[in-house]
Amino acid sequence: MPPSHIGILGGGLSGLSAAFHLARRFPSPATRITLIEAAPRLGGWVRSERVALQVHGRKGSVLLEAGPRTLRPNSPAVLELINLLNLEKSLITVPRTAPAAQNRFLHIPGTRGLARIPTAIPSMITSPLGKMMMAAVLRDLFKSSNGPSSDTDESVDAFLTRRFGPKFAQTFGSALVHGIYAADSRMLSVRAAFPMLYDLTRRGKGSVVRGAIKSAFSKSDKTNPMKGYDVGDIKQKMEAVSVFSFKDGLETIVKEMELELDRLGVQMVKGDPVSSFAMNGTESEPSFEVTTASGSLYQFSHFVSALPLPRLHTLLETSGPSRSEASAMQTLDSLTTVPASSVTVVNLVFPAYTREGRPLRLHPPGFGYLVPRPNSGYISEATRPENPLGVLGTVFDSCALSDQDEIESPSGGGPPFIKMTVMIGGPYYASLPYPWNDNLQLLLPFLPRTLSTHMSVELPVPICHRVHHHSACIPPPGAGHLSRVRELRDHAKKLWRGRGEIIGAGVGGVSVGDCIEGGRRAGLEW
Ligand SMILES: C=Cc1c2[nH]c(c1C)Cc1[nH]c(c(CCC(=O)O)c1C)Cc1[nH]c(c(C)c1CCC(=O)O)Cc1[nH]c(c(C)c1C=C)C2
Repeated sequence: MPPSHIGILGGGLSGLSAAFHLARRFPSPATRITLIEAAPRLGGWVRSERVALQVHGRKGSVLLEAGPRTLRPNSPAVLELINLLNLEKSLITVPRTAPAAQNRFLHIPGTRGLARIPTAIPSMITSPLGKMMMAAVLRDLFKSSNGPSSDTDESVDAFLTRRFGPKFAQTFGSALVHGIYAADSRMLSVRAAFPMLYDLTRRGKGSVVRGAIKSAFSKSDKTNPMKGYDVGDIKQKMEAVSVFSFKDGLETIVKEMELELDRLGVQMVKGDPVSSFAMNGTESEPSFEVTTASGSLYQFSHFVSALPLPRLHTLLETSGPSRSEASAMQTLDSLTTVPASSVTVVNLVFPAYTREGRPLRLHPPGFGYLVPRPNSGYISEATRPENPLGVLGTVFDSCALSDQDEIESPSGGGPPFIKMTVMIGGPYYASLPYPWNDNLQLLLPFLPRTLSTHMSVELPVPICHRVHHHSACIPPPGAGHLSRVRELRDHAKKLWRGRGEIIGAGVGGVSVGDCIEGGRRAGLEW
């Protein structure tokens, strides 16, 4: 028998994806689906804004992203969604050969300017970063296995220090973790945050590099990851693509999913947070009663929680947990011990040309740069003169995504605007309440000096800016994450008789692809 009424709690990407796939699998009217979202809009922190601008008397517009901005073509669930929603025509792709794919930089705290991360042998031998990478690779290659027992879950920093040395772990490891989790590499589980790294070590009998060499020559790795996904011909189109987005930004996926859910008869409730949850009915035929802040009451035969884990925890706690719920809550508790990272995202736009038509060059062509953890750490402004604002990195958006922007009668073939996004906070916010938390605009006067130190250039006044603060937006996986997720899923299955599931970034991975994949898998056993 198909489920009679499915409730989806949370309308971020995971909840939307669950609603989309469940509505295709269990069509209306046999199954009703209701999605409940606390915010007045769907999509969580995926938010794209087109801003109209005038530059040197010409009208144009620029597309700015408040959250994630690009996708990688390695997620079959994302490619499938693009195919099913017919979004191919609005794709903007960045080839693997483009500077935005090839050139990545670090700004080493305490220095001036950017250092390119080497990708070719000559720069490995000559540049300081290259020498550090080379030494790290050789160290890992020739060092015998020195791992802890197999059930010990190491931090990313401990793992990289053990295999590649402390300097590499601090410089590259902390920067990588900033760029993905906006978190402290000393707090994250290597197995959960970078499962691939952990797998390579197992293959290489302790060495990542030996594991990578083995993998490259292994036949067993050549299975088709797209098998079972309805990707149409999108996969071929993505063959030489490094990253992609859409003409109107990543929110295109959200808006199109919303239209499709409406067409499929899914009821979408916005701006009305879930306020209580209770399981009732019989042992063999449970049902789930959900009330919202506005007082609406829903009875679901099945449900999917795509709520942030701390929110789910509070909901279960305030709804008076039974004994078995209490053990699920203990696991939820331990899954939320590493607090989710908060990030302030500042979009800055400059004209790409002077009034006289000369191109402005504010940064080298490339993806952008990351700032590793300073020697002085994240502790306080006074003790971290190397990075007083807590900048984690800056993305050179117009290098990859200038096709999103428009200008009337363009002069020359280059992008009309230089747009970049500065990412601030993460682990820096853990130690200090920032003076601009109440008024984000206060941050702006401090940025030009910081950015000119990073990029070694005086920045003109931006013609447009946006500041967004995302509180607790990325849940980083702490020590023991994977086993706790397994434990939580087992508890949930027993507790809710297989009719309630927990998905979302806190249990299934933080990338857009992970969220969409998690939603796709929801309710597969119903
Ligand atoms: C808005 C800030 C975000 C930071 N991390 C994430 C967001 C949305 C999440 C994230 N970023 C990346 C990944 C890996 C994606 C994958 O492997 O498929 C994830 C899960 C990589 C990444 N980092 C930056 C960009 C532009 C990307 C590509 C994906 C995207 O558009 O988000 C830059 C960057 N992100 C953050 C910082 C501090 C930063 C610095 C330059 C935090």
